[in-house]
Amino acid sequence: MRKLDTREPDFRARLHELHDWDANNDPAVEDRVREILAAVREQGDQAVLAYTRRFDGLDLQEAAALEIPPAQWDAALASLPPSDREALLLAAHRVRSYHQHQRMETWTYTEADGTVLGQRVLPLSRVGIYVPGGKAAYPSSVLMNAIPAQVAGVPEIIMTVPTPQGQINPWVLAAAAVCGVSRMFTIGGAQAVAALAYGTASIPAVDKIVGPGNIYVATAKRMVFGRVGIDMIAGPSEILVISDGSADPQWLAWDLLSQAEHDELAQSILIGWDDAHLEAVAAAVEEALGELDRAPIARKSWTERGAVIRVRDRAEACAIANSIAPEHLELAVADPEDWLPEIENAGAIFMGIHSCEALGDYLAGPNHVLPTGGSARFSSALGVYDFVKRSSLIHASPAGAGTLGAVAERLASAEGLTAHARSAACRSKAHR
Ligand SMILES: NC(=O)c1ccc[n+]([C@@H]2O[C@H](COP(=O)([O-])OP(=O)(O)OC[C@H]3O[C@@H](n4cnc5c(N)ncnc54)[C@H](O)[C@@H]3O)[C@@H](O)[C@H]2O)c1
Ligand SMILES: N[C@H](CO)Cc1c[nH]c[nH+]1
Ligand SMILES: [Zn+2]
Repeated sequence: MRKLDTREPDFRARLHELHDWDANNDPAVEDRVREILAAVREQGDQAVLAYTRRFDGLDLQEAAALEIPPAQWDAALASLPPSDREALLLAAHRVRSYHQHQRMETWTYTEADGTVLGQRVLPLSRVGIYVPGGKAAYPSSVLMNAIPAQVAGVPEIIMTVPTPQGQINPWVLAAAAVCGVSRMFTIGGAQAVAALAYGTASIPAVDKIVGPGNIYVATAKRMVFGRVGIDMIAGPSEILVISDGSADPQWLAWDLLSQAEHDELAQSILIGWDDAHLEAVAAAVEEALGELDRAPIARKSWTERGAVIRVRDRAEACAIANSIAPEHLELAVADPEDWLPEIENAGAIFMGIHSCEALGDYLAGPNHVLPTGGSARFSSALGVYDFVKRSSLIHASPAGAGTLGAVAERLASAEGLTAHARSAACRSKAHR
């Protein structure tokens, strides 16, 4: 873990080094992903089968076996112990309730001359949801991806999830059974993104691909953008904790490790001004590392990408957090509402010492698919609005076309666009 201090002369350079490394722009990864995308585009299912064998150790003989049928999801849901099923259903219910607040409606208004203007909102026809599954299984990501799509009214939700060595997680299947997934394919990585973008004989092409994933998934999504829509860059997880020293160091250690354990490329950062407290948290992290099932992953992440930043005051803490624009920001402070106005860039803000990031990962309600790599400067949490398209509506009345047409004619002439000018002029003349 790196230790930075704003009082040191090389602080700016070291901070830059810490967050300028762009997990979404690694040339070696880009080359590999480009090759995978091209192979799937040209060879379809055969390439998907070959990459699934190579990267997930799953040797399927025919493309039909790539699909996991709904009967299997239902069976998984039925076989969950009742308390587990209740936990899953409670999470689904809370995530659905939250996302219902995000519904977008069609609207219109009528001007004095009878011209009607508006915006029509329709769901996308078919979306692809990527559920990660390489290093851990993510039933929560099934809910977070599918529920907003379902709330938006998307009729076809195509899910992909890698199943390394053919190990299918029953929670993942059960989650799909409760949130409106239409079809599920046992594929992952860049090959899954390619299959959803281009379509193969057995996997349908979609209009938009959403969902989190590792660097291969995030890079593939970025590269197919344009051919299909994507939600955002939701790559390796990140957490930035600002602490005023009021929280138990042990609590904060678990919070920092909760993201480090996702991926060696995940990033956990602690910011504060109380030297003794910062040291206590760092020591608690070292101790807690030994207790993790996924200790090697978390240790690599914390050692190579983690940081403790000692600042002079709250203003410096906020400025640094805003420049990093983390996926998750925890305000582990006594008065989080007072801090909020100073925070500009963060995918999700966890306010106060009781709001640990893990609550947001599973069931607080807001979406856990969030922008990473600094993209919270311009991207937002996955939501219902990612699953709709908006068409502008223009219904000119004769009188409206009369007045607007004359002005449009002048503007078109100024641009030297004759057909535009004539098109507008014939409407305005018709009304005179
Ligand atoms: N930002 C978010 O909203 C969010 C949410 C949940 C999870 N995450 C992140 O999602 C990621 C999940 O990663 P994961 O690895 O567990 O699952 P994953 O499904 O994202 O990736 C697994 C796939 O990566 C591909 N892959 C692995 N190594 C490869 C290689 N060397 N070459 C080519 N392809 C390769 C394989 O195809 C494999 O199927 C983590 O980084 C986690 O932090 C992010
Ligand atoms: N923290 C992840 C987003 O970066 C989401 C998640 C799912 N399960 C556990 N965590
Ligand atoms: Zn998490």
